[in-house]
Amino acid sequence: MYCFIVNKVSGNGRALKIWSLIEKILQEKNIRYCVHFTQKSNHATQIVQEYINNKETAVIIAVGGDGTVHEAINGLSGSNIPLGIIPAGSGNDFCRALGIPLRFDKALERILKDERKVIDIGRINDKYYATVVGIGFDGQVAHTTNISKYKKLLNLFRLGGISYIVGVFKVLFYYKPTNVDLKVDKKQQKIANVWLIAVANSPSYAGGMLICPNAINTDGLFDICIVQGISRWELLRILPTVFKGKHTSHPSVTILKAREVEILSDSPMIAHGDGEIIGQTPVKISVKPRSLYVL
Ligand SMILES: Nc1ncnc2c1ncn2[C@@H]1O[C@H](COP(=O)(O)OP(=O)(O)OP(=O)(O)O)[C@@H](O)[C@H]1O
Repeated sequence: MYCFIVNKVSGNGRALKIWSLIEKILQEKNIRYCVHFTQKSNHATQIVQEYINNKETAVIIAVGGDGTVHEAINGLSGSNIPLGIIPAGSGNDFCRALGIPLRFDKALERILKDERKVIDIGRINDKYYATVVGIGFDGQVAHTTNISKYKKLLNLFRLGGISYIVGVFKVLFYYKPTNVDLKVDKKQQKIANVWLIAVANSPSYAGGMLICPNAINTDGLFDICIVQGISRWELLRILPTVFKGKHTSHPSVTILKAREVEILSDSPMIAHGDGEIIGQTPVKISVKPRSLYVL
């Protein structure tokens, strides 16, 4: 049975509209399905845990954005039930990484083909994530954007991706970089004036910003992007280059590859995973190779 989780608030209500169209297709095709609607934050994790204990569940499908996928994979850990996604959020970066069509009918077609593959996921403290963990400036942007009114407004016009760019501009003017103790695969280093550290399982976040353009979610490794020792104005200047992943050649940007990362900082740095706030430094991050089945 195809078991759906629909996040009513994803894309400011777009997921709910998409669900009504999906349901019609399922009924026309005589496909057995069940559906649960999320009622609150973290509810998708609980729904997935109930689904995986039901013998009839063959596939779990999240209808929503990266936040819904994030909650779903936190319920799925250790299970070999595959996850399908119908993108209906603001950013949909997990779908971009997997090549899942952004059109709901095409995404459903792909799920029904049942061609599963297995990918790596990341773990940050006690949570799993699928795309990117962003710490520092990024975490602050995610926090500011998620609580903003303009995200809701822009979603109405299907411009949800732009809400993160608005967040970037807001945070850029007050954010203060901090000194960091970084341990990458057991190698310890001190880094001064760190703006952000992104630990990526897949290339993009915030609706297509290619923070680690060469990250691959099947290689058993993270790509790590560190931005440090740069002025506010220079950071503003290189920001547009992130959309094409061209920032990586800037002297203040370092790209590393690793399996494990530990971050301590002089001032607390907010961490997001898949755009959801996870907490703040100190954090411990590790890759979990071949841990999630996706369609
Ligand atoms: N019924 C609900 N009421 C309020 N919040 C909810 C409800 N159900 C789920 N949520 C929360 O909605 C948030 C946003 O979901 P999601 O990320 O899927 O959409 P989005 O923000 O539009 O997309 P994206 O992450 O791709 O930008 C998640 O943090 C989730 O916990």
